[in-house]
Amino acid sequence: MPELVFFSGTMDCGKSTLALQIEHNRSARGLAGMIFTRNDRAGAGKLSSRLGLVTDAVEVADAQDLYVYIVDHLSQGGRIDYVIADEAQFLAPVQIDQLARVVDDLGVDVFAFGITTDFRSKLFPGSQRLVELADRVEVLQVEALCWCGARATHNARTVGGEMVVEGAQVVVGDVNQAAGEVGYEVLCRRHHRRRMTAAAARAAALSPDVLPVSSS
Ligand SMILES: Nc1ncnc2c1ncn2[C@@H]1O[C@H](COP(=O)(O)OP(=O)(O)O)[C@@H](O)[C@H]1O
Ligand SMILES: Cc1cn([C@H]2C[C@H](O)[C@@H](COP(=O)(O)O)O2)c(=O)[nH]c1=O
Repeated sequence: MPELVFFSGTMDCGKSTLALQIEHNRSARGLAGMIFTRNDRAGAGKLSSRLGLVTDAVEVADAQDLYVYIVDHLSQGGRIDYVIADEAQFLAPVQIDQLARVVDDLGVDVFAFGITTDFRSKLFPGSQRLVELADRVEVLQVEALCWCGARATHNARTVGGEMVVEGAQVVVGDVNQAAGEVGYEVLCRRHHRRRMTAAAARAAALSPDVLPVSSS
């Protein structure tokens, strides 16, 4: 039975790596995939992982109909055995509906990969639609960790290591950015709620306010 599967997690938990592995294993057995992406850090039309692997992909445009794109490809004699959609949080909800239609009407598996929530811990519209429509939502097994060692469940946006909570929902970026730049850091819920990034925790540990009080 073909499925729409949503592989979700925080940033930096291995989603794109898994997408590339699924692509590799299937294409190695002669299956043909259609790979979609949007706003990958490596540039337009790329699906990249931090492990250094990268493959070409179709860069999805704002109003592009993914169902029509696939039907056009098939009607021109192309073959598609499965679809991969990376950075799926950036797809519009209607495009997720089109992917569900690919599964139901064309009998093709669709594997979507993306972060569920943004830097304010609000659902991305595309991810919300995936949670609503997917046959399965899979949480990746390799845990990304908060600086405290707990499982990271939330994405923080940082400027100079400090967490910010205002701004546009979409700002392409990466974890481990140089000080001063806009970046991201994965945190557990407790530290996301307290806006306690690794840099903030280090600063607090060095502050005289938290040093033990002398008994003399
Ligand atoms: N130098 C490295 N050695 C081993 N694993 C690494 C290295 N750099 C990154 N990784 C792994 O890659 C993961 C990020 O993979 P990636 O597919 O880019 O994540 P995502 O798409 O979820 O943001 C990290 O969680 C880590 O497990
Ligand atoms: C939290 C958050 C992230 N983004 C961007 C930052 C990256 O470009 C991607 C996530 O990519 P990854 O492969 O999962 O690391 O999303 C954003 O635009 N807005 C956010 O709130």
